[in-house]
Amino acid sequence: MNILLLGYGKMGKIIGELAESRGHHIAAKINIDNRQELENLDKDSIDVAIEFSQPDAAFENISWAIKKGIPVVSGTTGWLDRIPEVEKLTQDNDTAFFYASNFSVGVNIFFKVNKFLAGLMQDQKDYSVSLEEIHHTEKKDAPSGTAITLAEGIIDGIPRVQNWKMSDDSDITEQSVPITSKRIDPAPGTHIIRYQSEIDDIEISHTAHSRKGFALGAVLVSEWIKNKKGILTMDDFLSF
Ligand SMILES: NC(=O)C1=CN([C@@H]2O[C@H](COP(=O)(O)OP(=O)(O)OC[C@H]3O[C@@H](n4cnc5c(N)ncnc54)[C@H](O)[C@@H]3O)[C@@H](O)[C@H]2O)C=CC1
Ligand SMILES: O=C(O)C1=N[C@H](C(=O)O)C[C@H](O)C1
Repeated sequence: MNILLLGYGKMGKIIGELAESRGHHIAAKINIDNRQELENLDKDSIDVAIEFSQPDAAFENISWAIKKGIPVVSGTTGWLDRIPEVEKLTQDNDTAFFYASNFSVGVNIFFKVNKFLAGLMQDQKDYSVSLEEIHHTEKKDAPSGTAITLAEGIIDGIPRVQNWKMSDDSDITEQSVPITSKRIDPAPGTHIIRYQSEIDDIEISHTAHSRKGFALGAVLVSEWIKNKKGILTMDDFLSF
């Protein structure tokens, strides 16, 4: 496949190496300082764009590719208020858009475990629930996209929990899941969910040891998305 990398930072580089090792060709590696290369690209030869840039650049990158009819696999976090616009563009241009806050298989199993545990805890009113995420200090957004997906799983599963807030937010209430974001190098991504009561605590966690799981997931999804149309997620890709 011919792959366009939109964003060539920590993730773009690992994705590029992995894609080449699987026999793919990288058509261009686009960063903030070489966006003019997009003008010279043969768009018809690109099978998929993989977009890992930064919150304030994601929408522009994604909409550029979708308007050219190029399927997009995006992992950038911190820009999702604009996803309805991307979904409309995807339909209007008859192409495909795939978003995941986390591409690793392990985290997607963890998402399911989180929902299952939330279901078990729905009537256990003596437990409070909280979330902690730990990432490297270069991360631009907080909380992480993964933490937001986890919080949404808890909100779906426990009726008394209605929203999420940063743990230091003055608007936090008993109906909120508090999220604590810590920035410690070189943490690639750790997420912890805690249910605490006077009697005992229950804790589940996922710790990424490197970025390889995120990158492999993005490449596998890119291979899978060829010839597909519409808005796609990890639930479409994974069989569990
Ligand atoms: N969904 C997932 O599984 C994962 C998501 N992420 C997310 O992916 C994003 C990228 O992460 P990293 O590679 O670690 O960040 P990074 O900071 O190492 O790289 C971001 C790159 O985007 C480039 N960029 C900035 N503006 C641009 C523009 N207008 N056009 C094209 N490129 C532009 C920068 O030059 C930089 O090289 C972040 O939002 C992060 O949260 C990271 C890991 C896994
Ligand atoms: O910025 C990162 O590094 C990561 N971002 C994603 C997120 O915000 O959840 C996924 C992963 O945790 C690494």
